[in-house]
Amino acid sequence: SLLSLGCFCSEFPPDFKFGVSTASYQVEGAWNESGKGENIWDHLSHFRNDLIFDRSTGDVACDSYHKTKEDVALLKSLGVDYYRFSLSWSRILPSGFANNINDDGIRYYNELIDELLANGIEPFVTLYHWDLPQPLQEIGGWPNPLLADIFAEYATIAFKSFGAKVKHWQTFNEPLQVCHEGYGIANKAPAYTSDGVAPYMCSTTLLRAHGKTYRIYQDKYKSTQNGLVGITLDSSWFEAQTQKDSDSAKRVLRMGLGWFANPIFSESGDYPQVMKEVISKASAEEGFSKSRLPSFTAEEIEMIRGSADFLGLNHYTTRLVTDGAAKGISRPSYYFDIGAEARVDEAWESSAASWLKVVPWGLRKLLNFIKEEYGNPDVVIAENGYAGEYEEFTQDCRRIHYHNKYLEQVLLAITEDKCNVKAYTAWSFLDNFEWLRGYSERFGLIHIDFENPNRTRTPKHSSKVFTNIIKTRKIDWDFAASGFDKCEF
Ligand SMILES: O=S(=O)(O)CCCN1CCN(CCO[C@@H]2O[C@H](CO)[C@@H](O)[C@H](O)[C@H]2O)CC1
Repeated sequence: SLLSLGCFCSEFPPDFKFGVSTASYQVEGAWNESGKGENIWDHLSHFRNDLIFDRSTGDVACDSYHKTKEDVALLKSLGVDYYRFSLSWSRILPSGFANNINDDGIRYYNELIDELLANGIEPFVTLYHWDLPQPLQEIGGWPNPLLADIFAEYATIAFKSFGAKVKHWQTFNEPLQVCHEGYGIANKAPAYTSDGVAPYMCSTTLLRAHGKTYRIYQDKYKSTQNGLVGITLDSSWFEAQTQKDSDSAKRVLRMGLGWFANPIFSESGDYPQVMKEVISKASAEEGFSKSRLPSFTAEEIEMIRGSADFLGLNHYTTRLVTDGAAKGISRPSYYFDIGAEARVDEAWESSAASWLKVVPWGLRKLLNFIKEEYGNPDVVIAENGYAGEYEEFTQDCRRIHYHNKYLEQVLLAITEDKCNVKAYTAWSFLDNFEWLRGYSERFGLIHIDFENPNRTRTPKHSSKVFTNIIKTRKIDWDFAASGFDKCEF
């Protein structure tokens, strides 16, 4: 434990916050209730249901739309400081456009926010967690530059409707997943396969949308609402397999996390230099008349540079990197552009999610990379969690072990390395719809019975340990303090 590492810093700082997180499409259900419009995950789960592992949908999910009081009571009993959730754009603006506001959407989120505040829990709101209104996809989706202004109008309605009560905003959740997996490799809605081309158009629109939104908040709402606006980026840690792979590992980080972090958090702004160079070169080799990576104007670079008050970080796992794109990889493609291979160490502990290996030390490395690369910005760990299967329902020991070990790395990064980490959010509050994996992979501290129309909530052991950590502000290594016997696994 920490003591063995000679670190007597076993307590989290007094102002460090703890929370749990969900996302609208993954928990709300009520997919077509009270005026809500169709979004790209409704569309994919209905018309491309073959892409979903267990042929499920988010039509009902955890039915959270109908369970505000019950869920906030559970959050209260968890003892969290804040609850990170996302707004369903299509519940508020059914067509995506700001000319038609669905009052029920405003009502639903006001009730949730009011209930949270009445229970002393801060709302931590994500404007976009992957659920684009379908009509906007039908005009091209994020590769369409016009979506930058359309998103900014949606964000403005959210600031007007909830900004008196919501003081922590994130514009986007995981833009890399939105663009690369959504438009490049069909691993997320809208499941396009325009690899190496559409994802870069998507990122350019999305970064413009983010920058515009941040500036609107600063110009029109900051003085009266005084909230913070950030963005949540996902990144694994990428460790060089050998010394000769270290340049490659850096490049993977700069073309992954840096793809979105560099334009916002770096001194110079704009896409990372290495990203512009490799894509320009590859595009010329492929016969394109110009680079597949669109460029920002000087004004856009300035608008986007510095456009966040904190960096939200979603981190789950680590990869080992070797130089050179995988043999036979097709091009144009993002992975070809990156020019490196990422693999796991077979010795790493697994989880119910094939991609999620338990590698706690990667988080401390990533937090230090962010500190060095972007000048030690305020970081909120917006997601970190472990995927289990049904049988872990009672003794979810592996989840407790995962959170303890990752929290240990957060503590070391703060106390030993002086990284500005301000909060830690467990993914997830509830078992929920895990995208193309349906309900087969469970991340919740609270178990959901998806076979029961009531979607019964049952706290797992991990929820009791998490509550204990929040209360004592120490990692609960032997869980004994949580009132139940030690987990063995
Ligand atoms: O580094 S590599 O490229 O070699 C392997 C990458 C593995 N990714 C990491 C990010 N993850 C998205 C996480 O996605 C987040 O995490 C939760 C659990 O999945 C989701 O339910 C949330 O909605 C989402 O915000 C998808 C898998």
